Amino acid sequence: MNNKPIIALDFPSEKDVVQFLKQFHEPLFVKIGMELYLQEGPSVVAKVKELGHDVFLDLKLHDIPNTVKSAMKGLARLGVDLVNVHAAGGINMMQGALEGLEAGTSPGQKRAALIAVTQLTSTTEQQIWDEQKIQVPLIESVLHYAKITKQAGLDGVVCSVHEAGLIGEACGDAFLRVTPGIRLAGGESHDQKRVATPDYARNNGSSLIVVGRAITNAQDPVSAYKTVVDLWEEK
Ligand SMILES: O=c1ccn([C@@H]2O[C@H](COP(=O)(O)O)[C@@H](O)[C@H]2O)c(=O)[nH]1
Repeated sequence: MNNKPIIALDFPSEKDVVQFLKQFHEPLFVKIGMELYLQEGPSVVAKVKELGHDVFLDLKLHDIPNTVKSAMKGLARLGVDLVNVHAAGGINMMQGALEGLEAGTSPGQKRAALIAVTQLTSTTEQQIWDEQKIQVPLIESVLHYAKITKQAGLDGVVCSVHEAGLIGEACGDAFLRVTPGIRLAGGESHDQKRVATPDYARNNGSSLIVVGRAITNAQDPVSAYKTVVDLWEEK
């Protein structure tokens, strides 16, 4: 797994993905999420891997432990680099996910890194109070989810840039902080609430950044990607 910015391939079909990826002439780190996977299924993962790219399969599993364990066993066979669950599923569910992933990984194959979503980057503090009835500051909820994720033995979390530094201090630098909600300065936030720029992410504890629409909706996606890489690498 490399540490390039992860491009979110939020497209409706494999055809759109292949057309998008044709513009790039280097191996990338890309994310396949629900929109694409639920339309195209596992074959789109194989296609993107065949084109030479690292893959984060972002399906955010959240179910009873036994179901998540079995699902992860199946996903392990796809040979992706990074997968995830929701930390709200609990410690037993996360341990089940890890067991499934280990059981489904062939001998000699590297196990995918497993991370858990804390609070979605589209969520605000007001929302966790009103809708989830979590009566603590959002940072505390995110930190708590990070700590139980570590306790379950997972490799890291999905969080916003604004919590990444504190999670690094609490859970150690090797514990991954994968941060979506990345925008270029002055860019439209869309439905995201806890956003930051790539250079802010670099300086504030992110291990990996996820960038979708700031690249995929750009007039020149290759040039937008290059800008993100330059800011992320602090050139
Ligand atoms: O908390 C989360 C977890 C996952 N995502 C995913 O990342 C991308 C972000 O796309 P943008 O276009 O850059 O907003 C998207 O695929 C989400 O499903 C997230 O945003 N926040």
